[in-house]
Parts: sequence; C-alpha cells; structure tokens
Amino acid sequence: MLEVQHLAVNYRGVCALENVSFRLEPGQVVGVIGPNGAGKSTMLKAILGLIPARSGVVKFRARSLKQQLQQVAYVPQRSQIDWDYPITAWNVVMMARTRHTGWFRQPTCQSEEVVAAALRRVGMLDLRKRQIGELSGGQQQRVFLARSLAQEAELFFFDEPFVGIDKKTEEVIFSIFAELKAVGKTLLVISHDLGESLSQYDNFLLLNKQLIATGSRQKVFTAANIQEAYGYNLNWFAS
Ligand SMILES: Nc1ncnc2c1ncn2[C@@H]1O[C@H](COP(=O)(O)OP(=O)(O)OP(=O)(O)O)[C@@H](O)[C@H]1O
Repeated sequence: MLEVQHLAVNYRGVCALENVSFRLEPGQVVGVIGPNGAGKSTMLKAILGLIPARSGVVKFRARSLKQQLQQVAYVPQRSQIDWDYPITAWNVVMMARTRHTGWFRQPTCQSEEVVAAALRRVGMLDLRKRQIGELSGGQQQRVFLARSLAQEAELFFFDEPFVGIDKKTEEVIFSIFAELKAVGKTLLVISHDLGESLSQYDNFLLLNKQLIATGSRQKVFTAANIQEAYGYNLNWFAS
C-alpha cells in the first residue's frame, strides 16, 4: 500500500500543495485530476522526493518510500524531457536497468532481454537504434513507457502520458496499464482530458492545492466536488 500523510509543498513561500493525505491499495489505476496549477505534478514530484516537501510522510509497504525509490517508475511530462539529448531509444530504456547492472558496467544478458521485451511490448523494437529526437510524439511516449516497464517497479507515476500522441499509442498505453494493474501494480496517472477514457480508471484523486475528493468515479465526480475544484460545473463528468 502507498500511504501519503499530510503532504505540503511551498514554492518560494507560496503554497502549491496543502495537507494531502491518501492511501492506495495495490492493483489499480488512479487518475490524478484537477485544474491547471492544481499541484498535480508537484504532488508526484514531492512523493518521489524530487522537490522538497514542507511537511509530510510517504510510505510504501509501511516503509519510507525514500529508502526504496527503485520501486517507482516515473514518466515525467513531455515538456520536462530534453528531446535533443543524443541517445537512442534502446539506451533510454536501458537506463532503467542501472539499478540491476550498476553504472559503468556492461549490461547483463538479462537486462538486454528485459529491454528488448519492453520495446517489443510497446511496438518499438524495430526503431530501437533511432535517436529519441527523431521519433514522433507517440513513439517517444512508447519508449518512455518501455523504460518504465524495464525498471520492473511496483509503483508507476505518469505525468500527462496522453499529451501529443496518436490514438494507437493511447490504446497501447491503456492495455499496458491494464496488464500492470492485473499483476498488482499501482499506477498514478495525471490526465487532463479524461473524456471517453474515464472508465479506464479505478479511482481518482481530485486536487486543487488540497485533496478535494478521492475514491470511485461516483464518489469523486459530484457536482459539489467539481464546483469546488474547477469553480464551475462540468456536466459531462457526472454522466
Ligand atoms: N519550480 C516552480 N517554482 C515556482 N512555482 C512553481 C514551480 N513549479 C510549479 N509551480 C507552481 O505551483 C503550482 C502547481 O503547479 P503544478 O505544475 O504542480 O500544477 P499541475 O496541477 O500539474 O498543473 P498543469 O495541469 O498545468 O500541469 C502552480 O501555481 C505553478 O505555477
């Protein structure tokens, strides 16, 4: 179980996240939603310790998550990735294996097999020698998805994985989410545009600096919660 208690973040004295607490059981896909600037990315980064929290405790399987960050595969927002960095698709995915092989060591045969299997799973094995900057948005997202698979983590954090991708890649991503969930992994997925994909998620965290609601679609998407988070009513959410 992932447990977040009283997480709070300030940026230069300005509060971005306030007193966020929740628990997630394994084996589910959780949508993190809320308006622009609600603190969704901030929350994921603070859980991972990538930015300092003003307060809060994050535990995974009853131990501090900080002591076991190798259990988390994190795919950041597209805009946070340097697409001009000279690296092949294969090597992006191989980066996930450093914990298994160590830095400056030749990858083991097992790592090579895991990397090949992950690239094959997302349909990118044939393009493994391409520089990431030479791939389409959907192909780039698939490579980062493969990297998260190759890490063999327990928790998966995706920040806006559906931005700038094609329909086919969206289907690949959702089918992999379903597979990961079926083997007991926990997925936290920030998504702006839930639209038709709402049914792909088991539960939701609705944020606007504070956690406004958490739980099932029925529990979270009430008129009152949407009003509180977005300041207006979004009828299609409730349908
Ligand atoms: N590095 C930073 N320094 C200062 N303020 C920041 C920084 N990163 C984010 N913020 C601010 O913190 C707030 C939360 O930002 P965050 O990116 O977490 O929101 P978000 O919900 O992910 O937004 P979006 O949906 O637009 O990606 C915003 O007001 C943002 O301007």
